[in-house]
Amino acid sequence: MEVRSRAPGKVILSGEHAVVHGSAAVAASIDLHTIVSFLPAPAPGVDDGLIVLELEDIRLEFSWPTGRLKEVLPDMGPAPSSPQACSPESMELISGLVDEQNLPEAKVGLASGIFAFLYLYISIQGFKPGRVVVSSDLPLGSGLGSSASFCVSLVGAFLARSGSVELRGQQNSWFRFAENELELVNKWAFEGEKIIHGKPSGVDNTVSTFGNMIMFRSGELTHIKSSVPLKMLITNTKVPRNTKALVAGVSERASRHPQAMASVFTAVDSISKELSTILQLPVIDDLSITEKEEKISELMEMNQGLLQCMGVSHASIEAVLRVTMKFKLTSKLTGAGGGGCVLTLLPTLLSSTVVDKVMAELESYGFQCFIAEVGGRGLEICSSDSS
Ligand SMILES: Nc1ncnc2c1ncn2[C@@H]1O[C@H](COP(=O)(O)OP(=O)(O)O)[C@@H](O)[C@H]1O
Ligand SMILES: C[C@@](O)(CCOP(=O)(O)O)CC(=O)O
Ligand SMILES: [Mg+2]
Repeated sequence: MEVRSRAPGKVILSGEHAVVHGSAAVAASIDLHTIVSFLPAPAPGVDDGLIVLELEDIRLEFSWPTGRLKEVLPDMGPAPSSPQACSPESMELISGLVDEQNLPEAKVGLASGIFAFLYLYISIQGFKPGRVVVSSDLPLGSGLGSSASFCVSLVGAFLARSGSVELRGQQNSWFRFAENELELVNKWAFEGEKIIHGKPSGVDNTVSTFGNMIMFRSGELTHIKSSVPLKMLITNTKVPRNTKALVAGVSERASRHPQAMASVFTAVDSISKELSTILQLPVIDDLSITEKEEKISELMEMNQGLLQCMGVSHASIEAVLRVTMKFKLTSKLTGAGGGGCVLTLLPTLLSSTVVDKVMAELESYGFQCFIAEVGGRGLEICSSDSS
């Protein structure tokens, strides 16, 4: 039986980085996913005794003989119901197993993802052979939460096969796990994010697991129901960056200037709380929608200013801000910053001609623009007998 899973990426409307330091953040899922297909019982003679990871869009394949994994990692084994952090000893050993794969120079960024894959696979499935095929609609390392959606999707597929969660959906149709099962997925995915990010807040894996829109603060999640559908333009500056390094940079700045940075984080906390309140205010007519969008824009602008204070903006992000400002639109970076993606609120009454003009100007800089559906479903699973 083949198990497939898909988990969405996300945008952060307010609170990135500050959320790592205990402030609230508001985040929503987007309709771009990491898709995992898990085939645990290979045909005899094919992949016999191997754990295989195929990264379909990147056209790379990695494999490990299960015998060798058992030999190198004798203390690890399946414990699907007990999410736990990778021990320092296993860290070193898994790191050696990833190094042996001799990643091409241009793809070394994938090492942490492959590491997380091995840790999650063995922790949930043990040393059973299997083939895992991953594809993604999300640009990797651009602030749209590809790392979290990768971990959530892998964990969903592994748990679905482990017997610790129920495969209750009909064959060939997508279904959602029960709430307590999603909590288990989220805990494991957080352990994967720790491997990729170093010190994640947990907001990305939480919104990818549960979907919709959430406010997140110190591990606590509150579901938000926005009273208006938000239309967001996402501009990918295509400037590569790495979340782990950016998060570490903000922490270093915070240790150099503890009081000033504490005030910045407190200000972000207030912005996220106010944003959450405004998003949920009932709307009566077009005027109240416009007022609401103006307030959201202002809060996004304030958050962007504070992200500049944290040192995570970038010339490419500033270039996007300048273009959208010419059209009286507000933007902020989303995710870790340092390049990556920028979010622009598109007010309901904005004409499509203006949207086309903004996109054309941004694309003339070599940026890539798309409009995202915000606040869709979280992790979903599908099983089939066909393969
Ligand atoms: N589909 C995928 N296949 C393999 N690794 C992935 C995949 N998606 C994400 N990753 C891992 O996550 C890293 C990007 O995570 P990160 O720097 O947090 O950026 P973001 O989460 O914003 O995309 C990649 O370099 C890789 O290690
Ligand atoms: C910067 C941060 O707030 C969000 C990072 O998101 P992304 O990996 O850039 O998509 C880190 C975190 O919350 O774990
Ligand atoms: Mg990430």
